[in-house]
Amino acid sequence: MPYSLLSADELFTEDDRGSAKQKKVKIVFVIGGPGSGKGTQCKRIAQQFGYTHLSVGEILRQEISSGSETGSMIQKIMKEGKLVPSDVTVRLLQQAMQGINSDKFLIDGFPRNEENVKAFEDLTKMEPEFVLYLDCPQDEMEKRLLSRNEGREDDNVETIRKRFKVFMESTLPTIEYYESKGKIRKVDAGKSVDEVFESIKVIFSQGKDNKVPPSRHKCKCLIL
Ligand SMILES: Nc1ncnc2c1ncn2[C@@H]1O[C@H](COP(=O)(O)OP(=O)(O)O)[C@@H](O)[C@H]1O
Ligand SMILES: Nc1ccn([C@@H]2O[C@H](COP(=O)(O)OP(=O)(O)O)[C@@H](O)[C@H]2O)c(=O)n1
Ligand SMILES: [Mg+2]
Repeated sequence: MPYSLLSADELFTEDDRGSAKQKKVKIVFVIGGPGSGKGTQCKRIAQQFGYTHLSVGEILRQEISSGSETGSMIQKIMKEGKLVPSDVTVRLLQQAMQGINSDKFLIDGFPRNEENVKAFEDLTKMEPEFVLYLDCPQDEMEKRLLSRNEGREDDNVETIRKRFKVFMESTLPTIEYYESKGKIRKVDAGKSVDEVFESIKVIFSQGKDNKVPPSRHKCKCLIL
């Protein structure tokens, strides 16, 4: 069944439309293997640089919790370490964005494959400002996931190995795609949380408009 998705124009608020002023929405995608530290670092980035953090994995888990039919379909796919069809993922992501009045989104765990990229580009007509890639050795990611303790059904050795395979086969090509557009900002994510954040800070401090005055340093993490 085709889902109805709103375009970039439709992300404008009523006020913006009324005053004929366009709301320029800035998007940063955060990708990396499972356990590379996306969620951990996104919380810090959101707090320090004033972004709204949206975790696509969390959005999908919320749909599972809602008890909907779509949710049970998502649950089966996630348990197997596979990827949810992009029309479903992008629709839920866009609904989440529309419900938040923010001009800076940090989208964690997206895109995961070329289909995700295409669905996002086709349906929103938006592109990320840049893509943060957390590059982490696989043995370190596995160690982290096995001690994450969030009760996730997909954090077991068997599913973790499948998720690594999906990352190599499906997500790495999206990194190459953004590399060819000069949009990849890669950091060594195998270090301590503080060290990784130091490298990330350099990247986010490069754009002048990314700097948030101290009085506006409030956490906008709506999905933690
Ligand atoms: N740099 C790091 N060093 C050690 N442990 C980390 C680091 N970054 C995150 N962790 C821990 O590893 C686990 C996975 O991190 P998380 O941010 O959930 O990764 P992702 O969202 O990429 O799967 C969590 O338990 C987190 O506390
Ligand atoms: N863009 C996305 C993001 C997540 N997912 C699904 O959600 C699962 C968990 O994603 P996540 O981002 O929370 O996982 P981590 O990389 O944070 O461990 C993935 O293994 C996929 O099954 C997806 O299908 N498409
Ligand atoms: Mg995560």
